[in-house]
Amino acid sequence: MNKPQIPNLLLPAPLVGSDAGSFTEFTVTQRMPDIARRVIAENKFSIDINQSLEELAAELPSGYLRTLTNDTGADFHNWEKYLELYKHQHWVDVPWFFAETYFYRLILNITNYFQPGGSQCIDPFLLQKIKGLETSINSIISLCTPVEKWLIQSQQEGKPSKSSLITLLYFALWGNRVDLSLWSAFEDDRSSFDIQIQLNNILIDDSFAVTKLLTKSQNNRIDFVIDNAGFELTCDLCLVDFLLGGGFTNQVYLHLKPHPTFVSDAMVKDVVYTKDFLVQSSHPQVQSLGKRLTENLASGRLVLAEDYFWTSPLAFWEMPILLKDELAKSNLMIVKGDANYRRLLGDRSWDFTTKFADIVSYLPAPMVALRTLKSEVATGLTAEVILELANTDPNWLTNGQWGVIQLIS
Ligand SMILES: O=P(O)(O)OC[C@@]1(O)O[C@H](CO)[C@@H](O)[C@@H]1O
Repeated sequence: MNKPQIPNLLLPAPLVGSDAGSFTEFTVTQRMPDIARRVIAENKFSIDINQSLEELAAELPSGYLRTLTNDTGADFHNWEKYLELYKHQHWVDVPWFFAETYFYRLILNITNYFQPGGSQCIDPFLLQKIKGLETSINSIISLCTPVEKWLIQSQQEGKPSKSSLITLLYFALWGNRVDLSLWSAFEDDRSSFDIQIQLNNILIDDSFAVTKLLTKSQNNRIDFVIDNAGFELTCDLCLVDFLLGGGFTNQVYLHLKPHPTFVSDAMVKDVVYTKDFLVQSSHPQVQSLGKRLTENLASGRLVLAEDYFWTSPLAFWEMPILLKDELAKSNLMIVKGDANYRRLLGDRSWDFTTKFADIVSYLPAPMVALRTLKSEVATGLTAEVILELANTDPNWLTNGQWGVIQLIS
């Protein structure tokens, strides 16, 4: 593992589930057991598998991390190394991000995801991902309609439209509110929102600086670290479509998960499924988006990549050198979502006024984070804003109602 390039800052403690009364504790002791039980309810695994999933759910609040049997997964030996630090510890005592990432990897171990047999390569969260896409069709239509208009406008004017790009950045940001690890697609449709109203809920908005970065020079490549499948992925694909068609860049790489994790995190197969869903739509603008994505994939302007780093428990500053060298070719990294934001910070309890750039100084390219707050980490805020938020919305850190667009150029 290459030496992490962390700035000369004292690293605060990682978030842990034993933090009484925290959202982290609630996640490890209640949400994660519920997610394991939802896997049982939403799949047709064998009695033995369901029993083991139930045992996993039951052990989380007060039990110890179980070992990982060799399920022939490509990341098995890496996980043996990661586990060295934490084996025989309680789930609530290990760093939260490690606990969550390992929890999802254990679900695949239990369901024999990597092994030949009846449940090989079965995505335990597929039903949620499909439902999340289908229930947001009206929001997808209302987004695809203007995208085509903005594309035609940009092409007619011969210059990329910054205002349209900013609007699509906002859609990509708020698409992150729809996170199936928090809200089941069966409960409510969180994809419908009014962009103008949501403007007040953006705590840090570097969107204009992002458009300046993208229009100041001809860009060859943008690297998009994708988060959730479903409506969020559709918002991201609209942004990708506009970045490519609107003349902001020649190529976009989507960095995707190599196996199911965090319930709704997107894999290559989920991008292909979404593209096909759009192509098969009866709505003309939705269908056109699907066709443009198909053309961009065929031409190599849109590339789908996966790497086991994205499903590892490592902080972003522990990124393998090969991946780091690959990302160094990028003009801009777009990092989506709350879990990736947590990884940028090592999922540690930094003071919320710490400058984002003072922590995230190790990436090989300019980076913009698009994140709705769903966990108790934050940076770059003023003491006044923090006080006002605490007074107006006590759950501002975790309810997904607030967002940031934070650029490190
Ligand atoms: O990366 P996303 O999908 O935006 O959010 C994922 C996540 O932050 O949401 C949950 C609630 O905080 C956490 O358990 C998990 O880490």
